[in-house]
Order: sequence, then structure tokens, then C-alpha cells
Amino acid sequence: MITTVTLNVSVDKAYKIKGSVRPGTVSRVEECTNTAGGKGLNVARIVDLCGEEVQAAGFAGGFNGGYVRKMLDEDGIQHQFTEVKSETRSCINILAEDGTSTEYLEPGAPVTEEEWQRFLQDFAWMTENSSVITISGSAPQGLEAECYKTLIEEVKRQGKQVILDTSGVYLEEGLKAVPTMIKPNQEELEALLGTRIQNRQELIKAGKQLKNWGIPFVVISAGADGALLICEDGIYHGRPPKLEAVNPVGCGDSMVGAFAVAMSRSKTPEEALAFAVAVSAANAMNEGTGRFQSEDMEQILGNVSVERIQD
Ligand SMILES: Nc1ncnc2c1ncn2[C@@H]1O[C@H](COP(=O)(O)OP(=O)(O)OP(=O)(O)O)[C@@H](O)[C@H]1O
Ligand SMILES: O=P(O)(O)OC[C@@]1(O)O[C@H](CO)[C@@H](O)[C@@H]1O
Repeated sequence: MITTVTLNVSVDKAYKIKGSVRPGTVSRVEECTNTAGGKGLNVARIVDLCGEEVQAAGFAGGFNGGYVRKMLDEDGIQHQFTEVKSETRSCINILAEDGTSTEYLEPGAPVTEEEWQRFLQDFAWMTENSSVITISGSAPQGLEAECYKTLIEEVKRQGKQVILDTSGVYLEEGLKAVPTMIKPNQEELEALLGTRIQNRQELIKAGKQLKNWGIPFVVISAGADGALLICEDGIYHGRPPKLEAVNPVGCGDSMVGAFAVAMSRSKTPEEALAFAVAVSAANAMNEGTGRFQSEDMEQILGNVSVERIQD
């Protein structure tokens, strides 16, 4: 069993529009798709599509909270959200005809101390039957910067593996509890280390720095250029073949989901990287967020290159 944590659940709205996003004008939406979102729920769908058992944890409240539960039920994904008084947020992704993706993310309504304490109780029993736990995305207002650190400490107390995919203060604090894997992109890494990264050499240097903090697996995702994996076995660069990306939103989450699956199947680092690159690239080819077609994934997997970097 894999448990995904999404503290900032969302009803993700994908708006398809003609032409381009034009600030200061009125645009009619051609097509609107609602998805159970917040990064961790994208991870949950990917784990499910990969054929592993998954359960989703997090906060849900109000009308949107009920709607998210219904969408997960339709996908057959188990969930056990901690009920909160405030309304679950919505996030908007505008997919324009010109190929751009523009996101507006609501902050997430406040969670009280009592609700957080109830979540911690739910989390402790949910992780007991899991081998891998993923923690993704931002946190709603009202939670301390150390919230993910607290969760990672609990997972590690239980001797389980944990992947942390977040940014800003939540990443900074979460790292102090030393998760098994992190998956920053370049922007998140630059913000964390307070430095500009100009090329692959500098990206590797930054990844090694994090590995030296004790993180066993540091994955740095780089969009169409694939991802770097820095771990005890070595440094690897996994690259997808050239492909037509339709909706890249959720690619990072797809990568996290695939790594969680690979971890639960005890794959080697090289195998895990190739699989994660293939799954995330297949997600880019799909209109849905956190979804992929098995045929796309299999075809890409046969064309992923994994280079071992001597450094
Ligand atoms: N255009 C693309 N073509 C092929 N593969 C892609 C493309 N975009 C993303 N990917 C795959 O998805 C992985 C994760 O993408 P990316 O680096 O954009 O993550 P991210 O910045 O965390 O994204 P997000 O936050 O939107 O989920 C990449 O490492 C790559 O394997
Ligand atoms: O506010 P967060 O949790 O950091 O990000 C939320 C979000 O942008 O991330 C996903 C894509 O990765 C979307 O499904 C969702 O809307």
C-alpha cells in the first residue's frame, strides 16, 4: 500500500480557450474539466494506474471537499480525508490554443489546530499498513512550516520510506527530518539554496549538496530534458524521447507517483529512474492531469535513455 498526503486538496479546473490568454479581456471557455487535485491526488491516480494499491490522506471540507471525494470514488481511489470546517480550494489551469499553460492557485482556507491534531491521529494509523508515503504540494493557511517535518518523523519512526515534493519553507523544514527522496525542479532548488544554477554541472553540484545532507535519493526534474538522480549508486540522467506534450501540468506528480511505485517494488535506482521518466512523459502526452495511457508509457519506456554520469 502507498499512502499519498495532500494537505492542500483542490478542485482543479482545466479551462481550454481559443487563442492566447489576454489579460484585461473577457474570454469564453471552450471546455472545462474538473479533477480531484492538489499534487498528492495526482500522485494517487498515477500510483493506481501503475497497478499498486493506494490511499489518499489530507484535509477536505465543504461542497468542494464532497466533490473531490466523489471524483476519487469514480476513479476507484480509496481516501480517508480529515474533515475540516473550511471549504476546499479550487485551482485553475488555462490551456490556451497557443500551447501555453497558465495556472492560478488558491491558497487554501485555514486549518485549525484541532483539525491538525485529528489529521495526525488519522495519519498514524493510515501509514501503518503502507510501505511508502508521499507528501506533496503546498499546505493550507494555519499550518506551521514544520508540518511536513512532523509527518516525516512519524513515517521514519515506523521505519517506512517517504518522498517529499514541496517547496519554500515546507521543503526547508521538511528536509530537517531527512526524507528518503525529494524531487525539486531547478526553480525550487535555486530557491532552497539561494543560488542561480546555470548548467547541468551546477545542477549536479546542488544535488550532491542535498545528498550530503543525508537524503538518500535526490531527483531533480528538468521538464522535456528528463531528470537527474543523485544517490549512493551514482549519478544518472534519464531522458525521454522527443514527444508532443499536450498538458505538462502534473508531470512532477507523475514522476513522484512512479518513484513511489518503483520503491514499493524494490527496483534498482536506474530502473526506477527510467520508469519515472516514462510515466511522467506519458502524462505530458495526456490531456488529463495525473493520468497516462499504458501504451504511451510502454512505448516511451523503450526509448528512455539513462546515462551514468562520471563525477
Ligand atoms: N515536454 C515534456 N516532454 C517529455 N517529458 C516531460 C515533458 N515535461 C515533463 N516531462 C517529464 O516529467 C518530469 C517532471 O516534469 P517537470 O520537471 O516539469 O516537473 P515539475 O516542474 O515538478 O512539474 P509540475 O509542478 O507541473 O508537476 C520530467 O522529468 C520529464 O520526465
Ligand atoms: O498549491 P500546490 O499544492 O503546490 O499545487 C497545486 C497544483 O498546482 O499542483 C498540481 C500540479 O502539480 C495541480 O493539480 C494543482 O492545482
